[in-house]
Amino acid sequence: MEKKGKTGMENEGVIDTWLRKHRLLYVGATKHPFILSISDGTIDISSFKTWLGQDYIFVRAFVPFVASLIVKAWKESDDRSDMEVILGGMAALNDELEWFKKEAFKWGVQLSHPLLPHKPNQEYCRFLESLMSVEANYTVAITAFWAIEAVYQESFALCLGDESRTPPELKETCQRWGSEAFAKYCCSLKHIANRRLKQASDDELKKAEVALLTVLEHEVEFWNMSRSGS
Ligand SMILES: Cc1ncc(CO)c(N)n1
Repeated sequence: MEKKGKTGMENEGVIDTWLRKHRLLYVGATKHPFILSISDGTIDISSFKTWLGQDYIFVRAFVPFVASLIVKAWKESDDRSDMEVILGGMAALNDELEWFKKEAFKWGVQLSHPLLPHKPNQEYCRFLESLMSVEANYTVAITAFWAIEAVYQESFALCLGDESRTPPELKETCQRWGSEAFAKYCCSLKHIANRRLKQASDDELKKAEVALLTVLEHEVEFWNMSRSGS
């Protein structure tokens, strides 16, 4: 048994502290009406198709972001396993891009020309780019990375719960991010982020918290965009 003090929170990581502090925004990103409409079966398929096309664009921008994290982990990390965890994520993205193409074909969504990113997507991709620069801090970037993956994990896991009425044709999508395997991967990322945050300077901590909030805001906007189709 771990020794715990009066509050029982002495072993809590920085991330959980932040999630408690920003609970409303976190819930807004992980239980968004778009996701709730999948899990209660009322989703409008045109919203799903908008999401699919836009997320394909996002994931293409996510690849160089993850590549930049591999470089940062290789250069800066005090733990060799960081790079292996991130590399595993990168390998999954390779499959994911193929999955998007297959899924888009199934739904009749055109992924090539003239598919353009909507404004919230453009802004999210621009934020990713700011974290890709050589000057961007590893701790800040890995915190953002965890948040990006965790929002999808928590959101889609909700659509697989016993109470959910997710349409059968959307189950495979929910399984991609809602699976146990993806949850475990997110847990590994959270571990890395918490370990770095424990040793971070005040300035890094401040920047990482802002990055976490920025991800949550972009995720809410991304779901809004998918729902409204613009
Ligand atoms: C917008 C968005 N956030 C997170 C993920 C998770 O990879 C994704 N595919 N798209």
